Amino acid sequence: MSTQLNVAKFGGTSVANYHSINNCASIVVKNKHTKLMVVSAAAGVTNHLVMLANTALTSQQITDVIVSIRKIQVAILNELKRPSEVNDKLFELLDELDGYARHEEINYKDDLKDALMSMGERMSSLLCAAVLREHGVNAINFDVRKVMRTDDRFTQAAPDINTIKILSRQLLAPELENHIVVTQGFVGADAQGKTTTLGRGGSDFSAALLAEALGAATCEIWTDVIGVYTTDPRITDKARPLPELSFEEAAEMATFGAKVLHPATMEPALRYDIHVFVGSSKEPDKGGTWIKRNCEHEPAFRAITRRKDQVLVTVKTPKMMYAQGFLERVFHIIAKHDLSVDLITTSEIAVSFTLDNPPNSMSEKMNKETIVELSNICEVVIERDFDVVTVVGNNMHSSAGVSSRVFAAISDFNLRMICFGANVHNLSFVVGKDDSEDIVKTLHRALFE
Ligand SMILES: Nc1ncnc2c1ncn2[C@@H]1O[C@H](COP(=O)(O)OP(=O)(O)O)[C@@H](O)[C@H]1O
Ligand SMILES: N[C@@H](CC(=O)OP(=O)(O)O)C(=O)O
Repeated sequence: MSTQLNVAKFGGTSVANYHSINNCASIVVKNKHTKLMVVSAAAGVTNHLVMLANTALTSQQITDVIVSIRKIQVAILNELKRPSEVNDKLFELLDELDGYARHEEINYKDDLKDALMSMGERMSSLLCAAVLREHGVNAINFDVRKVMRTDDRFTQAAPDINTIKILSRQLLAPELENHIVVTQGFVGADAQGKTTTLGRGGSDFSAALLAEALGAATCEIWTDVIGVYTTDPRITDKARPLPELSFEEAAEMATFGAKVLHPATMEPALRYDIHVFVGSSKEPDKGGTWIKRNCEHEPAFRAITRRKDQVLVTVKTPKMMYAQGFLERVFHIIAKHDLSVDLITTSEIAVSFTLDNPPNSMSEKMNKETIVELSNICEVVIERDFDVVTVVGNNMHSSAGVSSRVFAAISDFNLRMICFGANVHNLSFVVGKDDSEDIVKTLHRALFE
């Protein structure tokens, strides 16, 4: 494959309607190294699909949700210059979606949920390829399930990197010789060919995995903001785009709530040294953020992130004499339920940790099951309504004055838990959800304005 290959990923906001998809097509056409376009579902569609997958709805409610999805897709179809090219296929996909949504076991079986959840990307890739062809490009829609091999942990499947590499080189690379290929982010398939998904926001990860598999030089993440900012620009208009970021900083920001990137995106980029660009598909000429191994500057403070909807779990065993092995048992249960714990404080007989509990995610069920099991071995206290605020930077452990500047800025706020990350890139706080926005603004003023 060309060593200059570029993989361009377009998020849900970028493919929300015909006009936005046209902007994406112009971006693809402009860069002769872009051979692979990875797309998400049109904005809003995956949330509708999650609702169908996770909620017990009446037949009429199911119809209403499906009508909302249809409206989004048909609005794009109707603006195409040659709608008849994809009309039948789109309605076939909408029928397939309808079938999953009305399946009597849809709320109980994760494999069915994933088949349903994949429909957003399958429809948007069909429509995006059609728009690209209007730009005079020989574009095809490629079913990513042929190459994106994962395990069978439905709803949050893990990629099988070696198989993805082999399959991509066999089946996808030859298509890139003569076409611009449009494929689905977020979606994969297990060894039996059953549809899987990589977890919410997983299209960035898909793009990076395919970039790695194909030996691409660059991977562009096109979204609705002109790069990765010092903090979420929705929180403060003082946030500013960062020209560069290291892989580690970007991974840390993503893990701790910068929704602009999926947390796993940096893993393939780091392994294969793929430079990742983040920019706005609405304003491609405004530049963006380059994420790479080494940055020119490594400032102590790079950005502030917020992760919402955190549950704080404290587990205690009063039996000091049995304390040995207690942590092991707690973590065995957490691992069994596939939960990742990011923030943790421990004492000999108690452990507090945070669990993610975002709406429209699959984690709520896992959290409940974990808590029931933990209750069998110890006392469990659950506290809700927390957010995690994280300062991301460099050498935060060793630089003099770093923590004092941070703590001085937010001394008036109640911090429920404070954690220096196990690496040198973060300092995190568990705070009440009503305080988190003010804390981010206050920290931003103190560290960046
Ligand atoms: N540090 C940050 N820099 C830029 N955007 C951020 C940051 N933190 C959160 N965001 C949010 O991420 C959003 C883009 O992510 P997302 O909605 O998932 O995009 P897409 O639909 O392109 O995948 C932005 O609109 C912005 O509000
Ligand atoms: N459509 C999926 C996957 C994804 O990554 O979407 P986006 O690129 O719009 O965040 C989701 O909403 O989770």
